[in-house]
Amino acid sequence: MSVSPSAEVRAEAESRLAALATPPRALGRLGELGVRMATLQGVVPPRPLADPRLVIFAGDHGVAAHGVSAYPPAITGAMVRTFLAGRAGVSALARAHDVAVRVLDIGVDDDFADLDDEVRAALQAHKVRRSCAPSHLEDALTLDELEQSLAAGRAVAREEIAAGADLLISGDMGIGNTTPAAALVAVLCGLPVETVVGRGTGVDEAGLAHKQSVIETAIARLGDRADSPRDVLAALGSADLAATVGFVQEAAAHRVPVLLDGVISTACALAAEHLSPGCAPWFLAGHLSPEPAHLPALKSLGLEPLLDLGMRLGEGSGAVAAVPLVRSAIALLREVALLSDLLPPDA
Ligand SMILES: Cc1cc2ncn([C@H]3O[C@H](COP(=O)(O)O)[C@@H](O)[C@H]3O)c2cc1C
Ligand SMILES: O=C(O)c1cccnc1
Repeated sequence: MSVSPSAEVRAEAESRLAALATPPRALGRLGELGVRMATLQGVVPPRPLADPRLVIFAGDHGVAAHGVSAYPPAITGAMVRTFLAGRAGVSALARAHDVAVRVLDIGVDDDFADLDDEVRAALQAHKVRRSCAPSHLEDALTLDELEQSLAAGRAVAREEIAAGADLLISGDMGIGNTTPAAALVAVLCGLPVETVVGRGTGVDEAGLAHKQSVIETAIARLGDRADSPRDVLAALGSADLAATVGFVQEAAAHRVPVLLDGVISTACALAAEHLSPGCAPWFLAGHLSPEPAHLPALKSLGLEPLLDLGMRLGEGSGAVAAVPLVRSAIALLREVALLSDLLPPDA
């Protein structure tokens, strides 16, 4: 259960923004973001970000063996090793912006036997299974696996919060994962598949048409279970996506703001809101991905993305790129003088 952010703190933060030594609304959306952070933290002015943390939930997808991605599934495990080496796209951004990175193998089709025992144990501490079933042929997960995945994500959020996280970011790694993301958005927003299916890593025209038909078949298999968010997530999702759902759900329940990334992260946030309504006020949108499912998912959550840079990487990269904006917004609300302090009382 998520508690709503305080309306009183929001009003207080809005008053402070209006009283700053700037013309009205001159800080635009940065001003609004500062108000949002104050509201979510429950304090005016907001505290500087002390410990933003990214968790990358990695997993493979049965559909990836069926022509929905421009890349082979073996890339998932290879990229997990790249995160561990600090050499992925998001690794560079996270170093630049002081964001801690943790990568977890929730459902990668790899046993990582080559890794050092300690590294491997940490990586697989919350592993649910290897890959998942192709959702156009059978449910991706059993309901037991779904519960295990949700619980894994919730446990990870609690671990990160107990360790001091004051902003949580979820990252994704899993070849084929734009397929379940689009499927979830289509069902949860009630949109035709052709309006939400995208090229992901860059499938060609024929690949796109095939991806659409895979998603349509998977949704047709759902039948009358489309009204149950748990069934939707088990049938169309995956262990790594369900863990992400649990992660953002638990962050909201603990009143820790979540900065969302691209289409995968946002599809999971949408599923979290359907599973436990009231999470969405704790979410912020880092950026807008060109994947067509992203915008409707953000709109359905009532979120406006901070950045629109054409990024379509995933990994949490678009959210991490937006962290400096969050820091800027907080600094403005904390450090700018009040107009009333500038002038003598009788001016
Ligand atoms: C080298 C490489 C690094 C990535 N980092 C994130 N993704 C992203 O792209 C994939 C989703 O796109 P699709 O559904 O088309 O497979 C996921 O692995 C996602 O994390 C990557 C993909 C590749 C190839
Ligand atoms: O929107 C995203 O995050 C995204 C888009 C394409 C591929 N991987 C991730």
